[in-house]
Amino acid sequence: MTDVKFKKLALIGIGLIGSSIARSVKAHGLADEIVCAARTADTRRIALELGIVDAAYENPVDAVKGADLVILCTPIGTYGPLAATIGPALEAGTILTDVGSVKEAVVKAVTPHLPDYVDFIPGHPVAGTEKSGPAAGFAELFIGRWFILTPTPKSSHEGLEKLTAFWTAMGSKVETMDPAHHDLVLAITSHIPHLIAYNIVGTADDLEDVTQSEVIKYSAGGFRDFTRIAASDPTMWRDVFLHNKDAVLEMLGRFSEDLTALQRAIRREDGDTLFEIFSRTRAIRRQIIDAGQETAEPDFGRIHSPDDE
Ligand SMILES: NC(=O)C1=CN([C@@H]2O[C@H](COP(=O)(O)OP(=O)(O)OC[C@H]3O[C@@H](n4cnc5c(N)ncnc54)[C@H](O)[C@@H]3O)[C@@H](O)[C@H]2O)C=CC1
Ligand SMILES: O=C(O)C(=O)Cc1ccc(O)cc1
Repeated sequence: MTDVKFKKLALIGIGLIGSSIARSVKAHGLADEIVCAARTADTRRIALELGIVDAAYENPVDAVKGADLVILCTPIGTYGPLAATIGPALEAGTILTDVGSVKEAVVKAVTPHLPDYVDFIPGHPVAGTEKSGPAAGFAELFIGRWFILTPTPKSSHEGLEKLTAFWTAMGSKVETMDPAHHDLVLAITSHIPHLIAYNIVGTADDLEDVTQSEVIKYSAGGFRDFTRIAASDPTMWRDVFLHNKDAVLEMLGRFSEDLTALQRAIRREDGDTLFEIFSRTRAIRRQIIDAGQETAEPDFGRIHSPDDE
């Protein structure tokens, strides 16, 4: 069996995902030492007080010294500059990976800054919540969730095996995928749903004849689920859309065509078409539940965190 234990794990960024990794790695004993880099003294203090890291540095170069596993856990737009900063400080054989929600742009931004002896293996945990920051993380976040690895032609086979064992030990189901394919799939399953949520909540907020209080009062239905998604971190999601532009625009084109078909069916009072479309989508929900990916509650595919109301 592949040895899954690392000597020193350096997490660059210790927000929701970085802190969840720290907690899970600690719980499963997957690293002898866990350190992080965080820009603000406040974040470093919280991470240390939570007891999820052994040391916290302002400068990422200090954090990666002697690390055999480095994980980028900041918004995607920071990955290129961060790789340029830490690249020369990484040691031979170190595995560098990330958790970014987009993969092709990450490969393009990071690869040019790395020495040949660094083993870069990009990845994405398909697990999260709308919350941010080190206090929002929890050790169980990755259990039963997919982790997608998108190795580059230079990624080593041993590194891939070790990272697979690492994420499997944290409870994830690991899949390997081409970065462009990843970005297309995630555009429709994750990025566009977030865009729709941002849009619908924004539209409701703009309505002149629906007061703020009515929006809140009647938000017990589907709208409430959209408000959760639309509360997701603006910096993170700005970067997702800027870095997965082509795939999102491609999927958005298809989405708009289908929306127009629904609009037409409503205008023409074409109940058969509406019924046929809604029956097809209901069957998809059934398939997801049967595949064990979701509970039957109408919760918009959410992933619960312990501090939810
Ligand atoms: N939030 C989610 O549900 C998921 C997020 N991801 C990915 O994980 C990454 C991190 O997201 P979260 O942990 O949710 O965000 P977060 O906002 O909770 O944490 C990000 C951390 O990075 C820090 N940061 C920002 N710019 C920095 C810089 N230049 N240098 C050092 N630190 C910097 C922030 O201060 C913050 O502490 C993103 O790339 C995102 O695409 C992946 C799966 C799920
Ligand atoms: O909060 C939710 O429902 C999510 O969808 C979380 C999420 C956000 C971004 C990702 O790349 C993966 C998962």
